[in-house]
Amino acid sequence: MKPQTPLSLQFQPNAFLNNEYSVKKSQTLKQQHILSLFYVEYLFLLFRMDHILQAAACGLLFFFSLTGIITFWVFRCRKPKTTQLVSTTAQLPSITTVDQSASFDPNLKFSMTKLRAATKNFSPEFIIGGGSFGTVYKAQLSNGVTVAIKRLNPDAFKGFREFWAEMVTLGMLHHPNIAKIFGYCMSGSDRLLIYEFFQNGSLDRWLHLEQEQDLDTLTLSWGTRIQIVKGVANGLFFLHSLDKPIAHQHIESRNVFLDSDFQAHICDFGHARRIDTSTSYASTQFAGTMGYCYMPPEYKAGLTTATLEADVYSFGILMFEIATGKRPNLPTLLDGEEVGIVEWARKMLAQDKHMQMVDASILREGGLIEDHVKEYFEIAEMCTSEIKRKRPTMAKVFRLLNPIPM
Ligand SMILES: Nc1ncnc2c1ncn2[C@@H]1O[C@H](COP(=O)(O)OP(=O)(O)OP(=O)(O)O)[C@@H](O)[C@H]1O
Repeated sequence: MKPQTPLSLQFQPNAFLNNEYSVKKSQTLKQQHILSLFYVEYLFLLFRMDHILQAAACGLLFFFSLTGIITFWVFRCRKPKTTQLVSTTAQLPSITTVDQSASFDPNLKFSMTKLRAATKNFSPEFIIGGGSFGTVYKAQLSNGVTVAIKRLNPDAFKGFREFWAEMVTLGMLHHPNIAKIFGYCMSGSDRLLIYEFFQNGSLDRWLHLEQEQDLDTLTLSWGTRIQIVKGVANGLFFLHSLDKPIAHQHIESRNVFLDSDFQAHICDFGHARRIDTSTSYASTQFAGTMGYCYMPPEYKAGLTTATLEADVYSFGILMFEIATGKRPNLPTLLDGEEVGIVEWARKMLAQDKHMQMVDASILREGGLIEDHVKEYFEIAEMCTSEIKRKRPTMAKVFRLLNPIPM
């Protein structure tokens, strides 16, 4: 018999989530016990019969044994029906132990012990944020490098899928506008992703939240906003022009991080999909978690496949958000009517009111060149076209943005 790895050392995601091993094992033992009792009783009866009956009974016994053996093998060889946890960027690797860590950077080594020490056992004082999948900690490693550690909720079924999707996608990508992932660490049910730390946090925070607290010190200049837009465009252009293009599927201001020089870095690749270039869309289904206001009309109409054009649409919304400072999820009052950000922008641009669209805090700065503002909004308008194929590629967007100075 093949030696079995102890169950406690095997890491099979579905069993790990459902605790189905122990239930299955006890059921099999019970069935084996009933079957052996049946055979003992049958042999006992056989002894007490005459020759003709004995021959018939032997035939029956042979028939049932053969059927039993065949059924047993059919069931054994059949693949168990399980839910596919990662069907997108990669298959789940088979992990033979529950403790694992890896670094994508040769200069950095991780272990759960070291990360626990760096965060004083994940003490609340190190928390810098939290999302739907877990808590984010800021920590300094022993070599002085500051990192952001995303600790996924241990009970988050979806978090597990995100965990692998992020690692597999981000671990392979190297670009100045794509957030770096340094590595990951798993121990028992603890799953950590280790990212480069971004001094200025998320773009969303700069555009909206803290503006309310301190208007003057936390305003992004027009030049900085253009730099951010160009950075995101460059990152998306890179993703879309890979041999196997990647659709990010979650472009929004919360998923753009700013370093100490306000350079933009795209993060959150948990929903990213590889696109099949022969069909121009991903064969796997779009995860459906995109923020509603960044979602293109075709998704709202029911399209469920991930496309590059959807990223372009979300990018266009982000461009409006960055220049106007408006939250894209909130309606705007226009001629006494509440309208969404795209409709509002379209109507304003049709009336040549592009300067009135710009965030008031930028206008206070002065020195804005009207032609550049107009060009900027025209690009955003093209990206947010209702018709998918009328949207420009990210390569074209990048080219069009180039003449606008920072
Ligand atoms: N690499 C990082 N550098 C600096 N701050 C970070 C970093 N990663 C996350 N944060 C902080 O943690 C917060 C939560 O980040 P996280 O990516 O978990 O959630 P989210 O994107 O806001 O939500 P969700 O995961 O639901 O999409 C961010 O808003 C930011 O303030």
